[in-house]
Amino acid sequence: MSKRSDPVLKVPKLRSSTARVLGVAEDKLFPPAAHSSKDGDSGASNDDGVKGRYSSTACLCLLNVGLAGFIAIDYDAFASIVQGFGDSVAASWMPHARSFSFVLFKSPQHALQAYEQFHLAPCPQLPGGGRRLGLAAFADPTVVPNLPPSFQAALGLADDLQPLAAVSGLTFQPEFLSESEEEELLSFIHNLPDSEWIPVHGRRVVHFGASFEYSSFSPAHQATISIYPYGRGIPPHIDIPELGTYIVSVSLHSGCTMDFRIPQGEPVHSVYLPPRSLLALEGDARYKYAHGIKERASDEVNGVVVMRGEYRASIVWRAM
Ligand SMILES: O=C(O)CCC(=O)C(=O)O
Ligand SMILES: [Fe+2]
Repeated sequence: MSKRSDPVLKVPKLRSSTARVLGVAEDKLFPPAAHSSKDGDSGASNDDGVKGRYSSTACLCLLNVGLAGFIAIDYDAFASIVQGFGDSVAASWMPHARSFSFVLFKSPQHALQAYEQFHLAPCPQLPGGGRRLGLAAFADPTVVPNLPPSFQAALGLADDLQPLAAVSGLTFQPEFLSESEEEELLSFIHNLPDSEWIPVHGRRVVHFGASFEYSSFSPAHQATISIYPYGRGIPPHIDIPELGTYIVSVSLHSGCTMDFRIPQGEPVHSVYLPPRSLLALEGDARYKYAHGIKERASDEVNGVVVMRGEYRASIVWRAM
């Protein structure tokens, strides 16, 4: 076959059961190609056949990689498969009790490259030995109900992520940082000398003293940079009162759920913090509620499982 010049995925059709499980009309998953195929596909389809060419998509479905089913795997194995796709991955998602999962790439070209490299390639993380990965294009992740926030953020749809009205004094803003600002901060963080880092219960931190100032946050006089390796968190705590009235933080590289709870009180209020989001605490959120991040491989958000990334970094500013 001659080399294709246009980056369009030609993909096997997902089983109709997958569309049913997702609660999505099949034709939504597979919009017909804008142009006809010259590769001999008729455009006719059956459940396992190839149906012409589809619009390019940045999202691949991992057809045989899921938490359920006869070759079910766990989150760690999923994370390792996703890591194998490299840094062209924008978000990944392993829904609860399903035998498939999704990876959203930074562009349709990245998805195509991953498809060509990994579809039907042996996948050592799958149990039984010698199994191959089954991939398919997933035309439009925006049609999935309860799309995980990491996907929403990656797709630029995060506007309707709600701040926690229940916790007074809590302000949350998704996509506060641009991707290039996030990159700049991460390269600053990764260039800090090893000697600056202090290990603290599974994470590591660098403190900047009262003289530290950052142009956008002039009232803040103290900052802490933390790196949480995959799955790590921080126990519930209220920052000491001496650290001032406001606490402002940003999340970098990966998201996590932060829980807020009035000590001894119920209930727990959780907010998912996607990468590049901003969180500001004052009033009750600052002084009455303890905040913490559970140690776990994934977070459940709106009923779906969102994997944690390889690490999460945060910067917390506090005025003294
Ligand atoms: O990593 C975070 O977002 C929160 C860290 C935190 O609560 C703290 O350093 O006091
Ligand atoms: Fe804190």
